[in-house]
Amino acid sequence: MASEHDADPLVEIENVSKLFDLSQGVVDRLLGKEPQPVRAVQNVDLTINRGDIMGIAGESGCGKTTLGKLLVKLYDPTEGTIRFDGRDVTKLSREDERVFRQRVQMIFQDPFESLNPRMTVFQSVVEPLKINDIGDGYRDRKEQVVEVLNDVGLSPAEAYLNEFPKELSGGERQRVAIARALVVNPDFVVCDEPVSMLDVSIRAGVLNLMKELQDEYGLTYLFISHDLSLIRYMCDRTAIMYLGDIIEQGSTSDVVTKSKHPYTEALFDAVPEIEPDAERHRANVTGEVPDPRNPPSGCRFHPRCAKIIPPEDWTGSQDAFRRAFQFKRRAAMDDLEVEEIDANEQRSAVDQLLASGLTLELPEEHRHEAESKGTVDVNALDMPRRAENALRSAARDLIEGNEEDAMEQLNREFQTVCEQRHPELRQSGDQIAACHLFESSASNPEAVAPDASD
Ligand SMILES: Nc1ncnc2c1ncn2[C@@H]1O[C@H](COP(=O)(O)OP(=O)(O)OP(=O)(O)O)[C@@H](O)[C@H]1O
Repeated sequence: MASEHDADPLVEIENVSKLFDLSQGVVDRLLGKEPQPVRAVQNVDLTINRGDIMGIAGESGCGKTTLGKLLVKLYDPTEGTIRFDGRDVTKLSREDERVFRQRVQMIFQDPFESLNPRMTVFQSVVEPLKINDIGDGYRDRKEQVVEVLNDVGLSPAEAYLNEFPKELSGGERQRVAIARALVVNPDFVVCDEPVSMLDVSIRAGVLNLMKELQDEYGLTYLFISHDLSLIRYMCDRTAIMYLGDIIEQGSTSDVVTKSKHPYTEALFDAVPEIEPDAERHRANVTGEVPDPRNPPSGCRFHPRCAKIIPPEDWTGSQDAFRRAFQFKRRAAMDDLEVEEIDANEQRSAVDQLLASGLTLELPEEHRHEAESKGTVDVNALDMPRRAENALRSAARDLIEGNEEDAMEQLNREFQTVCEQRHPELRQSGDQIAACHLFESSASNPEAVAPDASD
């Protein structure tokens, strides 16, 4: 692992975005809606140093695979620059591109899909040598194939040469895929969920092998995984992605133990410490990952964040603000249970709507003590009088069908910087994070890459 002092960048990603233009669906066309591109990767900055294992983590759909494919040039960026060993990969000559395709390899999640079922192990592994014109004839190439198969633990290699993928176990197939990537002696390997399709019992063996091969072949890795235990075990540095953004990065130990971003904290809180089978804590986040075609304003994580920032003049608790803000969001999405109001109940309609609308849909371990069965005791919340009055008045409007008045009131009363402004990436020592909470505490407030789109 390269230390801070001998940091030697191999891959430099600067302000890179990748948008996928989706053709309109029939319904959208009929409604005359503009097609919205998917912002799979958004203004990403990342440097990977020679000899490091960089991890990319985040929930499904956050753009990890797209970023990996950009780095091996399976996609071109819509914006921004990717430099490999100092050279812009979109401006390579034909010969430089050939060399790039040899030096940079990718290992995919599913070895069944990445290996041609009609090719033997020998044919699969020798193919990259032929394509790259490496080796001096059949005998020399066969020697190289045998050597790499032995290196990846398929030994004696001769026993595997004539096998087809379907005759191999999942672990053996992934080892063939690794051999196919390594036979051309690359410098940089992108590993996209390389063990997630494998039986749990053999994952550690494959990961340890990959670590050994890193030394032996002098590799730099990018490890993409949603599995944070794997990230913690394998990676020197880690970047966390959310809806196409890198929201935090730094040394893995800092990112795990001194998370600056509430999303990172929630992700790692949900990982069991030692026992992989121990009961998992679930994260203190509300809702699902939003549609990347229509990402939230400000900080993209704010609609789910446990630490959403109240306005400066807020006199109640942060928890109360979080609830009032969620009430506002639910009102905007027409998601409050106005229809469920029971006219026969003793409590007024407004009380009923507040009691259900101020609950947070959270895993049990994060629930407020005054919360049960989808309702909360509003009196037990530290809600300022003025805010409660605004909520009551908005609830009345909603019950009477005056959505516009309700939203005007809620929008005026429950404002947060998290919704209004995209946080800039700030650096503190070696750690970088994009969170308004971190903005005020960062010792080096030099903006790294403000998002120009918001
Ligand atoms: N070729 C494509 N065309 C259109 N949209 C795409 C394409 N590839 C990815 N996307 C979209 O881009 C976003 C990011 O996808 P990506 O596969 O990079 O995420 P991921 O974090 O790797 O997820 P997973 O772990 O599920 O593979 C998703 O919304 C996805 O639907």
